[in-house]
This record gives sequence, structure tokens and C-alpha cells, in this order.
Amino acid sequence: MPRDVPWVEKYRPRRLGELINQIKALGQVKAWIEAWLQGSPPKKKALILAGPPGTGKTATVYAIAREYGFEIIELNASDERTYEKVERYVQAAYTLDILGKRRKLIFLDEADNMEPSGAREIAKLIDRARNPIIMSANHYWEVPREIRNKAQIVEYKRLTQRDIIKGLVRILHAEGLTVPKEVLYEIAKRANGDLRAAINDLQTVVSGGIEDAVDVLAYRDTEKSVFQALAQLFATDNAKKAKLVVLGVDMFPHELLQWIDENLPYVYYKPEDIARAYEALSRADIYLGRAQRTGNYGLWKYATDMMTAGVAVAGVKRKGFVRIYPPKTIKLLTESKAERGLRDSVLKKIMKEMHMAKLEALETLNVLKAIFEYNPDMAAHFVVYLDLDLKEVEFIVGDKEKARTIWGKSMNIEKRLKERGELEEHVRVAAEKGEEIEPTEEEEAEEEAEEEISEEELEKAEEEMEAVEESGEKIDKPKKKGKQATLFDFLGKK
Ligand SMILES: Nc1ncnc2c1ncn2[C@@H]1O[C@H](COP(=O)(O)OP(=O)(O)OP(=O)(O)O)[C@@H](O)[C@H]1O
Repeated sequence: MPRDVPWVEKYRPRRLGELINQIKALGQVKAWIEAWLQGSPPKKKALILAGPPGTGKTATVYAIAREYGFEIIELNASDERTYEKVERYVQAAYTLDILGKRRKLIFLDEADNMEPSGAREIAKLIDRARNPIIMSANHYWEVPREIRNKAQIVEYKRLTQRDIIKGLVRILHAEGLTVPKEVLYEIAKRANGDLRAAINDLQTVVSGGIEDAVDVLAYRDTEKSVFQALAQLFATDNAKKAKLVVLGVDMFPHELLQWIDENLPYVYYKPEDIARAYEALSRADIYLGRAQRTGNYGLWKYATDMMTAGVAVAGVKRKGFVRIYPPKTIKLLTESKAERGLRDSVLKKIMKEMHMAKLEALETLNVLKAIFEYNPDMAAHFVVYLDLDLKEVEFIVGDKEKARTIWGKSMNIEKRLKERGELEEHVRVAAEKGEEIEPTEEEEAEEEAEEEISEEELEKAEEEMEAVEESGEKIDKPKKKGKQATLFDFLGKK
């Protein structure tokens, strides 16, 4: 299947002047690089371009290289072997050599994902550098301190909606296309300042037909990060990066697996690669099943590693723009979104009332499911304790009839608790006034019921007595079944 070139690549700014709304940052980068070229390297020999994704950091590096005639050595800062590679280039002569080789510009992406040991080594290399080193990071404060101390920061600002529209219109002109104004505004609004995301959205909408634009964009609203994460996952061959890109996706692993499963066949084309990728996915699925059965959710990590790193390194991917599709199963289940909302609200209540982290709360939810299925009385207590509503109970037990039974029981408990609260308050006030309190009829009936000894208990006591009489020992009367001390007992003893 032929593919279009991704527009983010096709329209990557070639010159600094094409970058939208980053004038201040560009001025700083130019001054810094010119200092190198004038033979007096700046005091800080490294630069950190810091700012939100899709705002032009990488584009700046490529435009600078083109305008000033540098050869770019692009490395991923989180890669363990980056240090060796940097060392190789950092010492290379920085002026044009006799063989006419170009100057080198070292570009380290993801400086906020660097291992501490790698960071120390690279900090040492910065001191010795004879070539400019530019790094890029989304979170400046997560760049290791050793590196921050030795680098000059250049801030990239989040692009405005107007900037985004400007970028999109430029592409539409170049492609000779138009899209309705509302669609353009919608894309710009959802992009949250990320022009890369907006361009990808535009290409998705245009390639899928404008008719389904609203559907696609609606999906993006809720699943925004999964679209972006999967596009990055399918673009990399680096196992570590593949694991990192899904970290921010707010999804359970089995949901993520469905998304990857749906999109895999569009990414690989050689049968043996497809087989390898599916092999990794099925192993992930085995881990997920085992986690579910045993309650050992630590296995989720292995499952996620298999479905990301395992898939990313499975073979040769198609080049070009990858349109990410939502899994059909999720698309069909419109109520799954509502269900997810319910699950989240139940989880939040468990986390709050039981002081648990999300993972523990999830395990607890599984236990609750079993309790709600088999023990409606106990379930009713949980309903009161967690302050669940009927819809949440239905979600947990998965059956309307059962949910209503549990709900009814929980109402009774609440009623009793409320009455008891009122009664206790009444007793407290009366006790303060020194008045006698008569137990209510209900209290008396409850007490009588508890005083009654069951047939079973009687039989057991008789057996015991016979046994002891035979042995000639003195025995105590069988103990009456204990009753929890209440406020009444307490007042009675006074
Ligand atoms: N300021 C901008 N002006 C013009 N195009 C831009 C700008 N910012 C981003 N783009 C477009 O978005 C694409 C991605 O931008 P770029 O790779 O520079 O983002 P980045 O800031 O490096 O993001 P990340 O932090 O995720 O690496 C570019 O190829 C370009 O098409």
C-alpha cells in the first residue's frame, strides 16, 4: 500500500525564517552558533532547547545546520551508548578540514530522559567539546543537574491557536487543498500548542475524508495521547524509546494492546516481521492473563514491555505517515466509555476511603467484584462505606437485579446508621440531663434474638457437659454468645 510522506517531515521548516513565533529563541540560538563560527566558542559549550512538544526545537536545529553548513550528528540522549558516540564526534576538528568535511553539530534529543551515569560522562565531554552540542528537552528541570550547569537554556514557548492555524493554512496552500474553517479551528483548539500534533491531525482528517473529521477529532479528544504515542511507537526501532512513549498514556495495558493489535498490520509489511510482532503481542497477552488470574499486577510491566519494545524491534516498518485507527472493539462498545468513567469513579472512591494507590485500588476492585457477586450483605456494607451510587454498584456486580438487591440492603444499613446516630445523640442529651432511657422495642427484640441460643449451640453444650460429667470435672455454664458492647450497656453499668 503506497503511503503519503508525513506532512510533518514534508513541511519541516528548511530555514530559520520559516519557523513560526519563536523569534526570541531563534535570536539566542543564532548568537550562540555564530560565536562558535567566529572562533571563540561561547562560555557554555552546550545549549538546551527546552519547551513543549511540537514547537520547533528539532526544526530549529535542522534549519541552523542547513543555513550555517553543519553536518548534524543526531543522537538520543537516553540511549546507553550515546556517550561513546558523542565522544567520537565531540573532539573532531570543528573547522572545515582539508578533506572538505563539514563541521559537526551534535544534537542530543530527549535530554530529560538521560541516565545519571551517562549524564556525568556527557557533562565531562561538554568541557572538552570542540563542536557545538545542542540538546532538546520538554522538561528542563528533568535534565540532570550536571548538564544544566554546563548548558545555556533557550526557552521555546507553547504556540498559540493562531500560530497553529497559520502553520496548517501554509500546508493546505502548498497541497492545494481546503478544509472547512470549523475543522481547522477544531484541530487548532485540540492541539494544545503542539503544531506536530495539529499537522498530523490535519493529514489524518484529509486522508480519511472530511466527512468523518468530527468522529476522528472526537476520538482524539479522549484518546489524544494514544494516537500520538502509537505514532511514535511505530516510528522507532529503539526498544527503550518504545517503552517510554507509552508512559503517559492513560490506559490499562489490555486496552493499549487492542490499539496496537489494530494498527500493527499497517506498520509492517514483511510476513516474517508481522509474525514476530504478533508473537510479541501474544506474549504480552499471556502476561496480562496471568496478572488477571493471580492478582500479580507486577506482570503488567512485562506485558507492556513486550507490546511496546517487542513490537518496535520486530522488523522493517513501512516508511511514511501512519494513520492510527481506534480498535474496532472499542469503537463498537459505545458504553465502554461510560463504563470507563464508572470504573474510574469507583477507583477514586476506593483510593480515597481506603488510602490506596491506583494499582492497589484496582486489585481491591477485583476482590470487590467477587464479594458483590457472592455476598450481597457484605457488599451492602461496602456500598455504604465507599458511598457508591446505584450505577457504580451495577458496574461492579455487572447485573441489574443483583445490584438492586445490594442497593436495597445498603439503604437499610444507612437507615439504621442514621437512626442509631439520632438515638445516640438523644441518649447523650438525656444522659447529660440525668434521665432514664428505655430501650426501644426494636432494641429489645434485637437483644432477645441475640440471647436465644441456637439448637446447635445447645447440642454442643450438652455434649460438653456429658463429657465433663463423665470425667468428674467441675464445669462452667456454657458461655452465652457475646454481644458487642453498645452505648446502652455502658449506661446500664453506671
Ligand atoms: N514553530 C514552528 N514553526 C513551523 N513549524 C513548526 C513549528 N513547530 C513545529 N513545527 C512543525 O512540527 C514539526 C515538529 O516540530 P519539531 O520536531 O521541531 O518539534 P519539537 O519542538 O522538537 O518537539 P519534541 O519536543 O516533541 O521533539 C516540524 O517538522 C514542523 O513541521
